[in-house]
Amino acid sequence: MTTEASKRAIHQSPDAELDIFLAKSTLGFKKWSFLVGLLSYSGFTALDFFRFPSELYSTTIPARVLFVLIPLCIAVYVHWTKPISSTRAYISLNTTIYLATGLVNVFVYALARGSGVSEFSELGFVLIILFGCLMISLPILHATMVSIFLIVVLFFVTSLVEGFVIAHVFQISVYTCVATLCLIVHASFQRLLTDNYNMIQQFYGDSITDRLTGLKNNRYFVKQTLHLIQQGKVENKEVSLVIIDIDNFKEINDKYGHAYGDDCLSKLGKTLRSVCRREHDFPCRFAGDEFTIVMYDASKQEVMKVCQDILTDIQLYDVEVSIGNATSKIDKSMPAIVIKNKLFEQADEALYKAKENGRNMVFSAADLEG
Ligand SMILES: Nc1nc2c(ncn2[C@@H]2O[C@H](COP(=O)(O)OP(=O)(O)OP(=O)(O)O)[C@@H](O)[C@H]2O)c(=O)[nH]1
Repeated sequence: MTTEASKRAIHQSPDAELDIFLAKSTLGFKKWSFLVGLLSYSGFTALDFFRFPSELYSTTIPARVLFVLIPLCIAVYVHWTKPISSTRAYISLNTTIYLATGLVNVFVYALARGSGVSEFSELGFVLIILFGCLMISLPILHATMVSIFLIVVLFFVTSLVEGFVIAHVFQISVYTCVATLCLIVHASFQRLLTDNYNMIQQFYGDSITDRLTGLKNNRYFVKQTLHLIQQGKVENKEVSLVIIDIDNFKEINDKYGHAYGDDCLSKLGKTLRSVCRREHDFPCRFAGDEFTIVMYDASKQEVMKVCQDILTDIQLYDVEVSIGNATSKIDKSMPAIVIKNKLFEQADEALYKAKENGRNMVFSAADLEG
């Protein structure tokens, strides 16, 4: 994995899981609509054998296969076997299919009418517009632009082949009405999905955030630490854990009151946020007056610098803390959860030593071993 890609992977997860969840929740609809589209268009293509003479279907069938059936096969394959990758790739594929299907239909129409074949069903174009406009994986703007483009092209081609008659204006108006109705349904559906997405995001954000300090909570800490350890195993990088605990916090609460205690916790949260300057270091409020910082691929000096900065900065608020830290040994055979528990145990032991030795200081698990 490249550095950029790994940075993105670290940064995205676990929040990226939400996007995947939402993509998955509409996947069933997309999978089946493309499969039904493929099967019905295959039948539609086969009909050319019966309604067109051979010199015509020898052109229309290859055009339908090349520009519609093959892209539809790709869409079915992608949606059934490799559902979650790049949203942009999906949009390009789906837009291409809608555009190609519409243009091939206009081409076949022009060919049939130009050759004097009158048996051309207008329903085909209506169905294509319906399908394209209702394709919920297509952004509304793409769906609208392609619909307008196809209707305009059809209007010009029809007028070119048959001359301009008022019946064409009526025909185009019908297509426009169908497209407008479908686009309204499409827009409402997308609005609903977006509202749901925002609501889920808000609930998810609340569930991983500590309300008092605004830092991430214990739940996020566990999830993200496991993710970083897993990433570290792949990239041979170490993960460090810093545990910070306010000294004699019970006394502070008892002496100055709970509100004052809350204020100390908020200030510590602020301090931790300000000392985490590297992109992937993240502070959490673990529980009560205990906080953590997880650092990815940090040197011993970088970890110690963060610890020292906390000791210095927090004194500005008349609060003292004790700190323990530890760094994971890279062991690819060990499950991430075991590494995480061990890391926590070691950092906690170092914290205990700091408390035992008089508080307001930092201890490293590595120093205890030595
Ligand atoms: N104000 C306030 N106090 C809290 C909160 N959560 C936990 N506490 C208090 O934090 C205190 C934690 O104290 P302890 O961890 O037992 O010990 P300590 O007094 O900090 O002593 P050492 O850790 O040994 O230095 C308890 O009195 C809890 O009631 C909170 O959200 N707000």
